Amino acid sequence: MKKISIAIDGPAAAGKSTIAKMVAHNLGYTYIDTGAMYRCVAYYALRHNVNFHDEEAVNALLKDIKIGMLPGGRVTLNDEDVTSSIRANEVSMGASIVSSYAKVRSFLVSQQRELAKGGGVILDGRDIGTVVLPHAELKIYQVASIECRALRRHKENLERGIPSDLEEIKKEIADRDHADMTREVSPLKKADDAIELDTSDMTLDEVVAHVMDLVSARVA
Ligand SMILES: Nc1ncnc2c1ncn2[C@@H]1O[C@H](COP(=O)(O)OP(=O)(O)OP(=O)(O)O)[C@@H](O)[C@H]1O
Ligand SMILES: Nc1ccn([C@@H]2O[C@H](COP(=O)(O)O)[C@@H](O)[C@H]2O)c(=O)n1
Repeated sequence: MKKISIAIDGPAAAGKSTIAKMVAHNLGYTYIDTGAMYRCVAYYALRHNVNFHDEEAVNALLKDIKIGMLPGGRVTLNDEDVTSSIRANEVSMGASIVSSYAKVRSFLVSQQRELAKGGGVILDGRDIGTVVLPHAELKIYQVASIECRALRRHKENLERGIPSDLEEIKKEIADRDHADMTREVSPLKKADDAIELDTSDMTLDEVVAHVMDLVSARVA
């Protein structure tokens, strides 16, 4: 069967990575979490006491950063497994800041294109359909209401035993969305040819089934 490239973009906590992983598993495709790559840059800056807001200093770190996207979703930074550490809240906010720097973006976008070459891939992020893979055969812009996204993340935190405050989560998500949508370089927006999918009232299985139908229509 023909192997296509799938781009999933959308705001924070819209369910992009959960759906991308499930669909990739069903199809036997490679899943690439591009947000994890921006998180790696932020995490490296944090570890080296570099202020996220100091663009020159963050850019200067890039030559020392080697990111590994391993099968199964594990992420390495200079050969150290950072899969869990990059999920910390301060890293999320840092990623949102360093992702506005043009040099950081071009450093990561070229790696993402390299990983995606050959097809049979699903990438999720903020600029996949608009910048990274403008010729992807299927583009999805996945959204859900802010209340729904905050509640899902809150539930996820509680299930993982992470202290969680619903109002704080809502604010963090809204702040990140605002920064991602208003930055000058590659802002988050729906690609003209993307299909918007509002998952507010859909279960995970319903979303996966819908995306699988969209894939089937393209590989037939
Ligand atoms: N349709 C859905 N129904 C119920 N829960 C969902 C649905 N979609 C996603 N979730 C849950 O919402 C939470 C956030 O999803 P996920 O981490 O995949 O979002 P994301 O868009 O990748 O977030 P981010 O951009 O912040 O990394 C997860 O706990 C996931 O299981
Ligand atoms: N293609 C992308 C992916 C992510 N970002 C930025 O990274 C932050 C963290 O991403 P998550 O998907 O892991 O939440 C996100 O808030 C964006 O600022 C990006 O710019 N482009």
